[in-house]
Amino acid sequence: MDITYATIPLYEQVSSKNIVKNFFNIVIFFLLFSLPGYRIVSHHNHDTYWLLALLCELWFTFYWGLAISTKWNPVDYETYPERVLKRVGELPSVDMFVTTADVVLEPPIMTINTVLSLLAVDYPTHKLACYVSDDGCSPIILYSLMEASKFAKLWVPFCKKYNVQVRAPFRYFYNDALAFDQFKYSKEFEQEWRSMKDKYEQLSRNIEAVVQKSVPCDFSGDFKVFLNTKRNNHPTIIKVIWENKQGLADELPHLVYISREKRPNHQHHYKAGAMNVLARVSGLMTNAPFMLNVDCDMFVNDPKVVLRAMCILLGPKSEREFAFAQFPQVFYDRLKDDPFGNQMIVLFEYMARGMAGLQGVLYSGTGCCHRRQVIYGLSPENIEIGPKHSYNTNAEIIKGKIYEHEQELLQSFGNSNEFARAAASALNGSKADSAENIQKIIEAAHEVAGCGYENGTSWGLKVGWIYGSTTEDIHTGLIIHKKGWRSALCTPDPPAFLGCAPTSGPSSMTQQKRWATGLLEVLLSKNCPIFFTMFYKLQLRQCMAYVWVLSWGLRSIPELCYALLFAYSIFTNSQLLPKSQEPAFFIPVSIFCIYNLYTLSEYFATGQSIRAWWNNQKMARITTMGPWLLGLFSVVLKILRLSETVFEVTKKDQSTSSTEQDDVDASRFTFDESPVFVPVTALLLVQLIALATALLGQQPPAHGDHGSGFLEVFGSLWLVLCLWTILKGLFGKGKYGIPLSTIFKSTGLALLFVSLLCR
Ligand SMILES: O=c1ccn([C@@H]2O[C@H](COP(=O)(O)OP(=O)(O)O[C@H]3O[C@H](CO)[C@@H](O)[C@H](O)[C@H]3O)[C@@H](O)[C@H]2O)c(=O)[nH]1
Ligand SMILES: [Mn+2]
Repeated sequence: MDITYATIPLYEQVSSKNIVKNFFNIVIFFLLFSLPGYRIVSHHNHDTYWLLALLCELWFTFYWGLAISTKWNPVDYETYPERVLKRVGELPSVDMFVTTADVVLEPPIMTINTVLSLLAVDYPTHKLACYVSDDGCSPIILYSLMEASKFAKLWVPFCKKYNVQVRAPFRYFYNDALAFDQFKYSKEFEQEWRSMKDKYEQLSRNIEAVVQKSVPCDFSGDFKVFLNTKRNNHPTIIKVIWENKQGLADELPHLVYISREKRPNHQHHYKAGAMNVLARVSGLMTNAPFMLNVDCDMFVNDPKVVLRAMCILLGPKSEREFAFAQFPQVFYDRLKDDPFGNQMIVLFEYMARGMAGLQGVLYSGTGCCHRRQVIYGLSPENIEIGPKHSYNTNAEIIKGKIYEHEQELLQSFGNSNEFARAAASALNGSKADSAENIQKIIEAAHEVAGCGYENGTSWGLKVGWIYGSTTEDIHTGLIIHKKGWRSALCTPDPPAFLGCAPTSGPSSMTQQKRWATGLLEVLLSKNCPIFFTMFYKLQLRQCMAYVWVLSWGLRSIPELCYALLFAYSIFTNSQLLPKSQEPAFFIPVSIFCIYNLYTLSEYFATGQSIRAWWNNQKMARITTMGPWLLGLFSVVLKILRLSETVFEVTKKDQSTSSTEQDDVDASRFTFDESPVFVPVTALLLVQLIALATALLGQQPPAHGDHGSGFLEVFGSLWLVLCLWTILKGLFGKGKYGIPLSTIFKSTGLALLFVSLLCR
């Protein structure tokens, strides 16, 4: 350890508080609040719809309040990876997890690139191990990994020798021009580069060939185990593809393939279940104190990621404070102007940073480095400061004292003595005593990856990734924050990880529906953040931020109601908003103007265009009242025990667009038979009928001067503009059109609504 470095910080918290922004936040809040205020004081109407409008507006105000509290003081963390090596005597080991679940939706070449980029990170390789969980139980993945590991033996040294920035080969070789520039300087580089490129192309062809055949080989040798397996019915398959037997610093990290046991009558808990198996198998094999996890499409874009995570997680203060370091989700090959509104740039910029300024950013499932002790259930108050730390000579040892007796350990962690021992040593913070020979413990590993292993244990309840929600990430992070841990957001530039955003209408909708479902499952469970603030250590404003996120599904109801109220007021010729003669007229008008300018400024501030803003406004309406509404339904069905919620994997496309026309085509919204399009289409039809009624002068006479007026028509018109994508879909052909069956259902719903009102 270098003395001069002992006092230099490894990270710094940077605040990006914006006073002007906060001022407008408050202005909007008061304006929002004055609208229900107006409704209460103006006595001319006491109809039910007036009350309904009041409730919706109170909700909007409340929800805006949650948002401001969350966004008030955004921070993020600047890390200094070059210092960490000098600061700590010895770096800790890190287990890296990749999950994949379906070779069709998640092309193996993508998974392989993610794995290669992980194997090549700048970190002592004998301290790393990479575990790939395959929930699809596909021999193609195993085959691809085996091929990739051969390629990695050349690729990793190449990357390190030339300090390659992007270590996922498909991205590195994507733009040859960058390399050509360097050829001038080094003939040797040119040769190696060309040979590397050839080898990568060969690797992709081999994998592609196998994907085409769909069966890689004759089920012999390593592949025999796949004989007669089905996705949802097969024994555990674990293969150590590469083992750095001597623990040499210049060898490749260990690479292990895991397909956990699945049986038809056993719940497998989707990704959370897969993560828990990864935690256990790695616990037996390498037992690193830190675990970095990524989705199969999220390759490493900054080779210093692990060092960066260590900047945050090491050091005596951090060890008592930070449970995990989260990198934001950023997407590559982003479609221009975010046509599907799913790039989440503004969301990460303001909400994630805002939470980082409270108790800590959410765990968002990928690009996150966890402390194994915390995943095993350690709370800050169970920390015992021991003598010197094994991996960090500068810090004292953190001892997790939560289990006194071996019996308790077995009960919580399951009936494997080997695993209990490993878990105890992880909790004690003793040096990751990785098994002498990982092949030897394969047997124990099979046991802990079995589908019955978790029965009666704390896995998924108190230990590991938490079950019961299709957004296992937010759920697990919440349980961690509840114990009083903090978390840090790390946003290096260029981004640490890059992944795929859904590239079609339906897959985007499916993802949104799953999120709304999973979030609401948490809100309505016993793990509701409100209880955690009342009885545990979740901070109040952190709780408010969680409620903001977790109620996405709930938002569909007030939004839909309010949208329908505009149509209702036109149909019945009754007043919803103040008239232009009333002083209160300025309230909705200024909310509309200020809110839109405010959100627009967020897009400009993050370097996006006005188009991107408008696309996101449109998609926000469609998402809230389409997939989020269905997400709400699926949670209701789950509560009524009529059906279970499922994790539908998002399709990941590597964009192949080469021309401008391709881009235009890719940006066009596509539809399918999914019910998510029914409510929004019905809503659009209702608004159209309402507008037609107003235009044709078919409204009934108003009561006194309390009829509908300019604002009601304007609101309805604005909604039609927001639902323009759907309107185009009504007339589109093929996948660009809304299927007839959906149109029928929506028309039925719309007519039902209209006829009920016009009785
Ligand atoms: O049964 C399953 C289902 C999914 N996965 C994996 O989970 C990851 C995320 O799935 P994806 O379909 O890409 O979902 P996204 O909506 O893109 O994922 C976001 O939202 C999820 C929670 O809904 C988080 O788990 C993810 O980390 C986060 O990126 C992928 O690697 C999958 O292979 C499994 O391992 N097993
Ligand atoms: Mn994904």
